[in-house]
Amino acid sequence: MSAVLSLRGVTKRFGGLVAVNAMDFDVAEHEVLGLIGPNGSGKSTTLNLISGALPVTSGAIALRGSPITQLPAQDIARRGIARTFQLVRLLPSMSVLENVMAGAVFGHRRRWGYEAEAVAQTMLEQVGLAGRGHMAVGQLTYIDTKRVELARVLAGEPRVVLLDEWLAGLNPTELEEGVALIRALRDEGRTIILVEHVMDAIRSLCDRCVVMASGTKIAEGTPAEVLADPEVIRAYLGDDDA
Ligand SMILES: Nc1ncnc2c1ncn2[C@@H]1O[C@H](COP(=O)(O)OP(=O)(O)OP(=O)(O)O)[C@@H](O)[C@H]1O
Repeated sequence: MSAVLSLRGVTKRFGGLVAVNAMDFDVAEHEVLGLIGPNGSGKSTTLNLISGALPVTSGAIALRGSPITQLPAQDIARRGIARTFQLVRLLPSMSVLENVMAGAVFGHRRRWGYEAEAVAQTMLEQVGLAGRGHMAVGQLTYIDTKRVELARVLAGEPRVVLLDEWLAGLNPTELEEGVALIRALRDEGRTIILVEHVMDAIRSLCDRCVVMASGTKIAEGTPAEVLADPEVIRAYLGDDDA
């Protein structure tokens, strides 16, 4: 497997708490990797370490073999790792189109002006928001703000997409639309790390899963393999002492 992204011994401490403990995993080109685990197991922190939102305490992260550990977040974005956030982050004073153009301007490919606008329009179409670029982000429904955030990420033409609970908070109809959207990205051959609690989505979207509990990797394999693993089941049931 030629790794696009690799983590080796990646550890994050918050004071006395080891939130991420010696994580090792690789993500291959065109792979959808699910990073799963119970609440508080260190998934978002791991994404924050990969995207440079938080500094790593120890260990190494590489993008196509080049170290990115300790680089500032904007440099990591420039190199091609883009992410969504658990709480959608858009610029409220800017239109839908301008928010997506910001992704093109500050992303991996750095497009400007007309080119940035053209990429942004294409991505708005891809996420199902064609013709809504002029709207204020405050006018959008919740799922549409999520679509805008996804379009912004894609507009940067990233090599790796990090989705932090992108499906959280959607109603059942929206969830179907959201899963279809991520499946379309998967079918395009994008490389994705998906932090997610929705098990049906994990089963249908992920090639492989890494399971975390209390900051540590406890299992790795196909969704079917890891979800049948007794240690994973124990971790989800909160029965760590069993
Ligand atoms: N900035 C921070 N300062 C101190 N502790 C933190 C910080 N961020 C996260 N933690 C702690 O690190 C641990 C891992 O949290 P994290 O948010 O990464 O888990 P998670 O698996 O993403 O959880 P969830 O599924 O609930 O989002 C938790 O104990 C959390 O309280």
